[in-house]
Amino acid sequence: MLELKHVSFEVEGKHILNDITMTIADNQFTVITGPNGGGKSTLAKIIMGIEKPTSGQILFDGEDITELSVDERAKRKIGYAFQQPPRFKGMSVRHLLSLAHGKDLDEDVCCSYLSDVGLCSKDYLDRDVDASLSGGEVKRIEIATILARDLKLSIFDEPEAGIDLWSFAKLVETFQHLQAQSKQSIILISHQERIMQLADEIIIIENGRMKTRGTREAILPSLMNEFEPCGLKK
Ligand SMILES: Nc1ncnc2c1ncn2[C@@H]1O[C@H](COP(=O)(O)OP(=O)(O)OP(=O)(O)O)[C@@H](O)[C@H]1O
Repeated sequence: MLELKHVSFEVEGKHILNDITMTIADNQFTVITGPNGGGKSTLAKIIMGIEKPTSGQILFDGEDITELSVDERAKRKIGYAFQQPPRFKGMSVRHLLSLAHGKDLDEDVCCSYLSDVGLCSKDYLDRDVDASLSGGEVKRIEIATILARDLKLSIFDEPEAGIDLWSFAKLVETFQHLQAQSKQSIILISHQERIMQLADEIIIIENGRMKTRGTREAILPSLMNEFEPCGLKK
Protein backbone atom coordinates (compact mmCIF):
# COMPACT_ATOMS: atom_id res chain seq x y z
CA MET A 1 0.00 0.00 0.00
CA LEU A 2 1.13 3.53 -0.81
CA GLU A 3 0.42 6.25 1.72
CA LEU A 4 1.01 9.96 1.34
CA LYS A 5 0.78 11.95 4.57
CA HIS A 6 0.44 15.73 4.39
CA VAL A 7 2.71 15.96 1.34
CA SER A 8 3.48 19.50 0.15
CA PHE A 9 5.88 20.70 -2.54
CA GLU A 10 7.10 24.22 -2.98
CA VAL A 11 9.49 25.74 -5.54
CA GLU A 12 10.80 29.28 -5.07
CA GLY A 13 7.91 30.17 -2.79
CA LYS A 14 5.30 28.72 -5.20
CA HIS A 15 3.01 26.13 -3.61
CA ILE A 16 2.69 23.38 -6.21
CA LEU A 17 1.26 20.68 -3.93
CA ASN A 18 -0.54 21.45 -0.66
CA ASP A 19 -1.08 18.96 2.13
CA ILE A 20 -1.92 15.89 0.05
CA THR A 21 -2.97 12.90 2.15
CA MET A 22 -4.06 9.76 0.31
CA THR A 23 -3.72 6.00 0.25
CA ILE A 24 -3.52 3.73 -2.77
CA ALA A 25 -4.50 0.19 -1.81
CA ASP A 26 -2.73 -2.89 -3.16
CA ASN A 27 -3.85 -3.86 -6.66
CA GLN A 28 -6.05 -0.78 -6.93
CA PHE A 29 -6.48 0.94 -10.32
CA THR A 30 -6.48 4.67 -9.60
CA VAL A 31 -6.97 7.42 -12.15
CA ILE A 32 -5.74 10.89 -11.22
CA THR A 33 -7.28 13.70 -13.21
CA GLY A 34 -7.87 17.44 -12.99
CA PRO A 35 -7.14 20.70 -14.79
CA ASN A 36 -3.81 21.42 -16.51
CA GLY A 37 -1.16 22.66 -14.11
CA GLY A 38 -3.02 21.25 -11.09
CA GLY A 39 -0.01 19.26 -9.86
CA LYS A 40 -0.65 15.70 -11.14
CA SER A 41 2.76 15.10 -12.77
CA THR A 42 4.50 16.68 -9.78
CA LEU A 43 2.65 14.26 -7.51
CA ALA A 44 3.74 11.33 -9.71
CA LYS A 45 7.37 12.54 -9.62
CA ILE A 46 7.21 12.83 -5.83
CA ILE A 47 5.94 9.25 -5.55
CA MET A 48 8.76 8.07 -7.87
CA GLY A 49 11.39 10.09 -5.97
CA ILE A 50 12.27 12.40 -8.89
CA GLU A 51 11.20 15.34 -6.72
CA LYS A 52 11.43 15.43 -2.91
CA PRO A 53 8.48 16.85 -0.96
CA THR A 54 9.10 20.04 1.00
CA SER A 55 7.17 18.46 3.86
CA GLY A 56 5.17 15.32 4.53
CA GLN A 57 5.87 11.62 4.40
CA ILE A 58 5.53 8.81 1.85
CA LEU A 59 5.14 5.21 2.98
CA PHE A 60 5.24 2.15 0.73
CA ASP A 61 4.24 -1.18 2.23
CA GLY A 62 4.71 0.41 5.65
CA GLU A 63 8.27 1.62 4.96
CA ASP A 64 9.07 5.34 5.00
CA ILE A 65 10.48 5.98 1.50
CA THR A 66 10.38 9.80 1.68
CA GLU A 67 14.17 10.12 1.54
CA LEU A 68 14.84 7.22 -0.83
CA SER A 69 16.29 7.84 -4.31
CA VAL A 70 14.62 6.89 -7.59
CA ASP A 71 16.90 3.81 -7.74
CA GLU A 72 15.92 2.68 -4.27
CA ARG A 73 12.24 3.11 -5.10
CA ALA A 74 12.74 1.20 -8.38
CA LYS A 75 14.23 -1.66 -6.33
CA ARG A 76 11.02 -1.64 -4.29
CA LYS A 77 9.18 -2.16 -7.59
CA ILE A 78 7.80 1.30 -8.22
CA GLY A 79 7.95 2.41 -11.88
CA TYR A 80 7.02 5.59 -13.74
CA ALA A 81 6.27 6.18 -17.41
CA PHE A 82 7.00 9.87 -18.05
CA GLN A 83 4.57 12.23 -19.76
CA GLN A 84 7.47 13.09 -22.09
CA PRO A 85 9.78 10.07 -22.15
CA PRO A 86 13.53 10.32 -22.68
CA ARG A 87 15.29 8.79 -25.70
CA PHE A 88 18.27 6.45 -25.47
CA LYS A 89 20.65 6.96 -28.36
CA GLY A 90 22.54 3.77 -29.23
CA MET A 91 20.12 1.45 -27.44
CA SER A 92 17.78 -0.81 -29.38
CA VAL A 93 14.15 -1.34 -28.40
CA ARG A 94 14.94 -5.03 -27.81
CA HIS A 95 17.79 -4.14 -25.43
CA LEU A 96 15.73 -1.50 -23.60
CA LEU A 97 12.89 -3.98 -23.00
CA SER A 98 15.36 -6.61 -21.73
CA LEU A 99 16.99 -4.04 -19.40
CA ALA A 100 13.56 -3.09 -18.05
CA HIS A 101 12.70 -6.73 -17.49
CA GLY A 102 16.03 -7.46 -15.76
CA LYS A 103 17.17 -10.25 -18.10
CA ASP A 104 17.30 -11.01 -21.83
CA LEU A 105 13.84 -11.40 -23.26
CA ASP A 106 12.96 -13.84 -26.05
CA GLU A 107 11.87 -12.21 -29.25
CA ASP A 108 8.27 -13.40 -28.91
CA VAL A 109 7.99 -11.90 -25.40
CA CYS A 110 9.37 -8.55 -26.66
CA CYS A 111 6.86 -8.77 -29.49
CA SER A 112 3.95 -9.29 -27.13
CA TYR A 113 4.92 -6.20 -25.04
CA LEU A 114 5.17 -4.11 -28.21
CA SER A 115 1.87 -5.43 -29.50
CA ASP A 116 0.26 -4.44 -26.16
CA VAL A 117 1.05 -0.83 -27.05
CA GLY A 118 -0.02 -1.20 -30.67
CA LEU A 119 3.45 -1.44 -32.24
CA CYS A 120 4.40 -4.00 -34.85
CA SER A 121 7.50 -5.64 -33.39
CA LYS A 122 9.29 -6.50 -36.63
CA ASP A 123 9.42 -2.81 -37.50
CA TYR A 124 10.77 -1.72 -34.12
CA LEU A 125 12.73 -4.42 -32.25
CA ASP A 126 16.10 -3.52 -33.74
CA ARG A 127 15.58 0.21 -34.02
CA ASP A 128 17.37 2.56 -31.65
CA VAL A 129 15.30 4.53 -29.14
CA ASP A 130 16.65 7.78 -30.55
CA ALA A 131 15.47 10.91 -32.32
CA SER A 132 14.48 8.89 -35.39
CA LEU A 133 11.39 7.66 -33.54
CA SER A 134 8.28 9.84 -33.44
CA GLY A 135 6.96 11.18 -30.14
CA GLY A 136 4.06 8.71 -30.17
CA GLU A 137 6.39 5.78 -30.89
CA VAL A 138 8.77 6.68 -28.01
CA LYS A 139 5.79 7.11 -25.73
CA ARG A 140 4.45 3.65 -26.54
CA ILE A 141 7.90 2.05 -26.22
CA GLU A 142 8.26 3.59 -22.76
CA ILE A 143 4.85 2.19 -21.73
CA ALA A 144 6.01 -1.23 -23.03
CA THR A 145 9.12 -1.01 -20.77
CA ILE A 146 6.87 -0.48 -17.75
CA LEU A 147 4.74 -3.48 -18.80
CA ALA A 148 7.95 -5.54 -19.12
CA ARG A 149 8.90 -4.88 -15.49
CA ASP A 150 7.59 -6.88 -12.59
CA LEU A 151 6.24 -3.92 -10.58
CA LYS A 152 4.15 -3.51 -7.46
CA LEU A 153 3.18 0.05 -8.40
CA SER A 154 3.16 1.41 -11.96
CA ILE A 155 2.55 5.09 -12.64
CA PHE A 156 1.58 6.13 -16.17
CA ASP A 157 1.59 9.87 -16.85
CA GLU A 158 -0.93 10.74 -19.58
CA PRO A 159 -0.32 7.61 -21.66
CA GLU A 160 -2.79 8.96 -24.22
CA ALA A 161 -0.70 12.07 -24.98
CA GLY A 162 0.39 12.13 -28.62
CA ILE A 163 -1.07 8.69 -29.34
CA ASP A 164 -3.25 8.12 -32.41
CA LEU A 165 -6.83 6.83 -32.12
CA TRP A 166 -6.01 3.26 -33.16
CA SER A 167 -3.08 2.88 -30.79
CA PHE A 168 -5.11 4.50 -28.03
CA ALA A 169 -7.81 1.84 -28.47
CA LYS A 170 -5.12 -0.84 -28.09
CA LEU A 171 -3.72 0.88 -24.98
CA VAL A 172 -7.17 1.04 -23.39
CA GLU A 173 -7.48 -2.72 -24.00
CA THR A 174 -4.08 -3.27 -22.35
CA PHE A 175 -5.02 -1.17 -19.29
CA GLN A 176 -8.35 -3.01 -19.14
CA HIS A 177 -6.38 -6.25 -19.01
CA LEU A 178 -4.10 -4.91 -16.23
CA GLN A 179 -7.16 -3.78 -14.27
CA ALA A 180 -8.82 -7.21 -14.63
CA GLN A 181 -5.60 -9.04 -13.66
CA SER A 182 -5.39 -6.92 -10.49
CA LYS A 183 -1.79 -8.00 -9.83
CA GLN A 184 -0.29 -4.59 -9.07
CA SER A 185 -1.36 -1.07 -8.11
CA ILE A 186 -1.74 1.26 -11.07
CA ILE A 187 -1.80 5.05 -10.94
CA LEU A 188 -2.83 6.49 -14.25
CA ILE A 189 -2.83 10.23 -14.84
CA SER A 190 -5.34 10.92 -17.58
CA HIS A 191 -7.88 13.33 -19.01
CA GLN A 192 -9.63 10.60 -21.01
CA GLU A 193 -13.10 9.37 -20.07
CA ARG A 194 -12.33 5.93 -21.54
CA ILE A 195 -9.42 5.58 -19.11
CA MET A 196 -11.49 6.91 -16.19
CA GLN A 197 -14.10 4.26 -16.99
CA LEU A 198 -11.53 1.64 -15.90
CA ALA A 199 -10.81 3.19 -12.50
CA ASP A 200 -11.56 1.58 -9.18
CA GLU A 201 -11.03 5.03 -7.77
CA ILE A 202 -10.75 8.53 -9.26
CA ILE A 203 -8.79 11.33 -7.58
CA ILE A 204 -9.13 14.94 -8.71
CA ILE A 205 -6.15 17.22 -8.17
CA GLU A 206 -6.77 20.92 -8.64
CA ASN A 207 -4.61 23.89 -7.64
CA GLY A 208 -2.19 21.55 -5.88
CA ARG A 209 -4.85 20.11 -3.62
CA MET A 210 -6.84 16.91 -3.62
CA LYS A 211 -10.26 18.27 -4.53
CA THR A 212 -12.11 14.99 -4.23
CA ARG A 213 -11.73 11.23 -4.48
CA GLY A 214 -14.15 8.35 -4.77
CA THR A 215 -15.25 5.37 -6.79
CA ARG A 216 -15.72 5.70 -10.54
CA GLU A 217 -19.47 5.42 -10.04
CA ALA A 218 -19.47 8.27 -7.52
CA ILE A 219 -17.10 10.65 -9.32
CA LEU A 220 -17.49 10.18 -13.06
CA PRO A 221 -21.11 11.35 -13.56
CA SER A 222 -20.54 14.61 -11.68
CA LEU A 223 -17.18 15.13 -13.43
CA MET A 224 -18.80 14.76 -16.86
CA ASN A 225 -21.58 17.14 -15.81
CA GLU A 226 -19.20 19.76 -14.51
CA PHE A 227 -17.56 20.48 -17.86
CA GLU A 228 -18.93 21.58 -21.19
CA PRO A 229 -17.27 19.95 -24.22
CA CYS A 230 -15.02 23.03 -24.63
CA GLY A 231 -13.65 22.42 -21.14
CA LEU A 232 -15.39 25.37 -19.46
CA LYS A 233 -17.25 24.87 -16.21
CA LYS A 234 -21.03 25.05 -16.58
N1 LIG B 1 10.28 22.68 -10.85
C1 LIG B 1 9.27 23.56 -11.01
N2 LIG B 1 9.50 24.89 -10.91
C2 LIG B 1 8.50 25.80 -11.04
N3 LIG B 1 7.22 25.44 -11.31
C3 LIG B 1 6.94 24.13 -11.44
C4 LIG B 1 7.94 23.13 -11.28
N4 LIG B 1 7.35 21.92 -11.46
C5 LIG B 1 6.06 22.17 -11.71
N5 LIG B 1 5.81 23.49 -11.70
C6 LIG B 1 4.50 24.15 -11.90
O1 LIG B 1 3.59 23.48 -11.04
C7 LIG B 1 2.32 23.39 -11.63
C8 LIG B 1 1.90 21.92 -11.70
O2 LIG B 1 2.61 21.26 -12.73
P1 LIG B 1 2.30 19.76 -13.12
O3 LIG B 1 3.14 19.42 -14.30
O4 LIG B 1 2.44 18.91 -11.92
O5 LIG B 1 0.75 19.86 -13.54
P2 LIG B 1 -0.21 18.77 -14.19
O6 LIG B 1 -1.43 18.70 -13.35
O7 LIG B 1 0.53 17.49 -14.43
O8 LIG B 1 -0.56 19.49 -15.58
P3 LIG B 1 -0.95 18.86 -17.03
O9 LIG B 1 -2.34 18.33 -16.93
O10 LIG B 1 -0.87 20.09 -17.90
O11 LIG B 1 0.09 17.84 -17.40
C9 LIG B 1 2.43 24.05 -13.01
O12 LIG B 1 1.97 25.38 -12.88
C10 LIG B 1 3.92 24.01 -13.28
O13 LIG B 1 4.31 25.06 -14.13
